[in-house]
Order: sequence, then structure tokens, then C-alpha cells
Amino acid sequence: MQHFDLVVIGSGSGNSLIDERFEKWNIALIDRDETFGGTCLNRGCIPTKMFVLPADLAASPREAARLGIDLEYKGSDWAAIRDRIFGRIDPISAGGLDWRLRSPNVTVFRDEARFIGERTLQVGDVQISADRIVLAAGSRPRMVDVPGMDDVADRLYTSDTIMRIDERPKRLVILGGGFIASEFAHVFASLGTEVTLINRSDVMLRGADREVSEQFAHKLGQRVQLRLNQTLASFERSADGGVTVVTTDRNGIEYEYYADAVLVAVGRVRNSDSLAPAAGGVEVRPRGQIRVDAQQRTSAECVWALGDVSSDYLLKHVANAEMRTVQHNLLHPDRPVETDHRYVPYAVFSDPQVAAVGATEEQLKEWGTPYVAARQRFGDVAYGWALEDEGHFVKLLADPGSWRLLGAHIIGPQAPTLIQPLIQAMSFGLRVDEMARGQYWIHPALPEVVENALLGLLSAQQHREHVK
Ligand SMILES: Cc1cc2nc3c(=O)[nH]c(=O)nc-3n(C[C@H](O)[C@H](O)[C@H](O)COP(=O)(O)OP(=O)(O)OC[C@H]3O[C@@H](n4cnc5c(N)ncnc54)[C@H](O)[C@@H]3O)c2cc1C
Ligand SMILES: NC(=O)c1ccc[n+]([C@@H]2O[C@H](COP(=O)([O-])OP(=O)(O)OC[C@H]3O[C@@H](n4cnc5c(N)ncnc54)[C@H](O)[C@@H]3O)[C@@H](O)[C@H]2O)c1
Repeated sequence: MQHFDLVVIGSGSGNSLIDERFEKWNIALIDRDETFGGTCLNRGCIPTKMFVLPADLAASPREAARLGIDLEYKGSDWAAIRDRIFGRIDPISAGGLDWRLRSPNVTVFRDEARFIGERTLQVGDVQISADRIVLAAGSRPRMVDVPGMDDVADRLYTSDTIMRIDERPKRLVILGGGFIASEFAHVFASLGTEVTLINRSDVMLRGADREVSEQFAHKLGQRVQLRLNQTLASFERSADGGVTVVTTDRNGIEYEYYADAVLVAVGRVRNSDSLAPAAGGVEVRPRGQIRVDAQQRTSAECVWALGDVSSDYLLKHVANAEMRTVQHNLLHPDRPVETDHRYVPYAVFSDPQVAAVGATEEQLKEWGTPYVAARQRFGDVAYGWALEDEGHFVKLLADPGSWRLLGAHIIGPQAPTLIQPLIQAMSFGLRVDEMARGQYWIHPALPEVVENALLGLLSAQQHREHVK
């Protein structure tokens, strides 16, 4: 049996772990997928955002018209966009594999790995063992299970497959109301597809601050047909060869939606099941998450886990942070570090864009945490005038005692960029008053909306004190 100093399962964030500091280690890197480099590169963050940008352009005539500019969207060449995107990504993936295959201390296995004992794995036909194992096996799309699926299998897609289709569908039903559903709804609707988004829950982006998720649904609902509170019942083959999606609402009333394709975006399943973790003494939490401590250690000695397979967050920046923790702890076992999960932000690259960090107002109420809230409309700052903005805002929540931010929620143009100074303030404990008045804010740039939200917190508190 071949023995290694270190085995890493997963070529996404797992592959980034192996840098030059490990050059003296005998390492096995294992991935079962045809493509090398994991989800973010091949079928996640990167290609989706590369589709979002052309979609933003296709949607721009709507915005331009409000500013007196007459633009026309004449159409798009889906195949050309797709080939440009994957023409860039596929060589990066292939190059990454090639480079790894040439790393003298790394043996690459392109097969599925599963535990058959303590730090012992079956990898395809071979068995290997290691002093240390890192589980970075990620997650995969969750599939629905209703009658009629087999009959329409050729029309059902997930985020893994929809970006590579040959033709953009004329009518698309998207199942789900989370990040993936929201981003693809924007992409396809902007390019000209008739999109119906069917969500089981009664809100979009269910983890978001309620005011944000309501406004997001309102805005997205102007561009796609939004159907909330719907339970998927079955699929049928339509007379025209497409798919009939049958749903019921909370009163049991049945609805039918007709589509050329269906995108299933109803969440993700962690790939822990494929690892046979019990055989390796690796504990798994109820929803398939590998249990780890703050140092990313699993219940099995010298076995670590990181990223989607174990994290509470299915986000690349979190997978990267957890990877750096494991990397450090492998190299410096005498002075281990912990992953900082305190201020994890996210952004949804839809239209409108959404970004957030920290607690929602609903959470603060539930926890009984005292807070002050301020809501600053984009439309009330100078750059917002230029945008003729309607309906976008920054919402901040702060502790009136310490004047530290507790949560920041943005819906509107450039939200993923605007949120960054607020993440920084929370991470480094900057007070609201220091942040608002201790620096210049470029006039009349869009971050003034953040400055004004911070000032809004201060004046909301002054108002409360005055009223008392
Ligand atoms: C459509 C989409 C868009 C996204 N957009 C964003 C975004 O904008 N921003 C963001 O932060 N996050 C985004 N994410 C999430 C992000 O992609 C993931 O959080 C991240 O890629 C997880 O990385 P990972 O290293 O944990 O797993 P992965 O990158 O998934 O790597 C796991 C690898 O392990 C392999 N594997 C699994 N089981 C086994 C086994 N038993 N044996 C061998 N190999 C195995 C898999 O083949 C895979 O290659 C998006 C995800 C999707 C699906
Ligand atoms: N921009 C980003 O950072 C980004 C982008 C895409 C994905 N991701 C990550 O990937 C994860 C998975 O994304 P996701 O959108 O698949 O999952 P999600 O958990 O965010 O949302 C799933 C949605 O599907 C709905 N749903 C569940 N079952 C359903 C059914 N049978 N019919 C209709 N709707 C149903 C739920 O109500 C929910 O709205 C996200 O949590 C996120 O962390 C991140």
C-alpha cells in the first residue's frame, strides 16, 4: 500500500493548500471529477459572474432610458458568450492539472476516494494510507425527486450543466429562491429568456434581512415571473416537446408552467457521503456536514476538513480562509490557529445586487440584542441622483453602547463593492462615529451612501435620547 505524508481530497480549495512550503512532503491529491480545480473555477463563482456581466450589459437599455439615453438590446450570441467564458476557464483548469502533474512531490489520483479505515483510503482500484488527511470534497447540486423526472430528464439542468447548454432556452423555469436561482434569473431574463422562478418558501434570499429580501423580490418580480409558496408536484412532457412543471400552492390549488428547460437550484448536498466517513472515524453532523472544531480538525486524529464539505458557509472566500487555517496547522502543529468566522460577508450578483455582513434585524430582535437601525436610500445621495435611483438602500445596525456595527445590508448597484469598508470596520472593531467622521469620503462618489447610513445611525440614536 502506498503511504503519503499528506493526502488531500478535492482539487478546489484543497489544491490551493499545497504550496512550495510543502515541497519536502510526499503528497497525494485526489479528485474524481473530469475537470480539475473544483466548483468555483469550473461551475461556480467564476463562470457565473462571467455570465452576469454580459447580462448586466443586456439589461442596461432599461437603465439608460431613465437617463434619457436610447439604447437598444438587439440580442446576444449565447454560444459565443459560452465559448468565450469556457475558452478562458477550461485552459486554466487544464493548466492547473498539468502543473500539478509535474509537481515532483505530488501524486495526482483522478478517482473517487473513500475511507476504508483510519487514515486509509480506497481510491479507485488502489489503497493508500497517510499520516495526515485533508477533506476538501465540496458539495453538489441537490436534485428534486418528483414524478415525471425521467420523462423530461433531457430538459432538467443544474448549475453544473446549464452554463454549457448549446442554445439559450426561450422559456426557463427556475426552481429555488436562493443565490443560484437569483443569479441565473438575472442572467437568462436579461439575455431575453422568459423566466418563471418558482420558490417553495415565501421569501427570496431567505437568510437576508427581511427588508432586503422583500425589496429584492419586488425588483426581481418586475423582470421575471415570481411564484413563491409553491410546492413542486410533478413534471410532464408538454405537447410541444417541452416541460410542464406542475406545482401546488398552500391551499392545494394546482398550477402548470410551460418551459423549454428547467433549472433546479434548490440547494446543495455536501459530498461527505461519498467519503464513507464513518469508516475513517470521521463524524458527520445531521445535514451531511463533516464536524470540525475551530482549528478545522475532524473527530479523527490527523484528519482535517475545510470548505463546503464541513463549513456552515458555502462560500469560496470562507473555503479559502479555512484552507489557510489547515495549511498553517499542518505546517506548525505546535502553534495552531483557528478560523475566524465572526464577520462572514456574502454578495448576490443578481439585479439588484445584494451584499451583507453580520446580523439581520430579525436576528437581533430574536436574540434580544439592543440595536439602533438606519436606512439610507441610494436616491438621496449625490451619486444616487445621477443614477436616478429608485428603491435601493443601505441598512445598518449598530450597538448603541459600543457603537460597533452589528450588521450591514445593501441592495443596489455595486453592493458587493460598497460592503467592503463595512466588513473592514466590523473585523477591526472600528466605531461608527470614527468610521463616519474619521476619514474623507470622496464626493460625489457612491460610497457616500455608506457614509450617510453611518451618520443616520448617529442621528437616530441622538433622536432616541432626545425623545427619552
Ligand atoms: C453556481 C455557483 C455559483 C457560486 N458563486 C459563488 C460566489 O460568487 N462567491 C462565493 O463565495 N461562492 C460562490 N459559490 C460557492 C463556491 O463555489 C464554493 O463554496 C466553493 O467552490 C467550495 O470550494 P471547496 O474547495 O469546498 O469545494 P469544491 O471546489 O467543490 O472542490 C471539491 C472537489 O472534491 C471532489 N470530490 C468530492 N468528493 C470526492 C471524493 N469522494 N473523491 C475524490 N474527489 C472528490 C469534487 O470533484 C470537487 O472537485 C458558488 C457556487 C455555485 C454552485
Ligand atoms: N454569490 C454567491 O456567493 C453564491 C452564488 C451561488 C451560490 N452560492 C452558494 O451556493 C449555495 C447554494 O445555493 P442555492 O441557491 O442552490 O441554495 P440556497 O440554499 O441558497 O437556496 C435554496 C432555495 O431553494 C428553495 N427550494 C428548496 N426546495 C425547493 C423545491 N422543491 N422547489 C422550489 N424551491 C425549493 C428554498 O426555498 C431556497 O429558496 C448558497 O447557499 C451559497 O452559499 C453563493
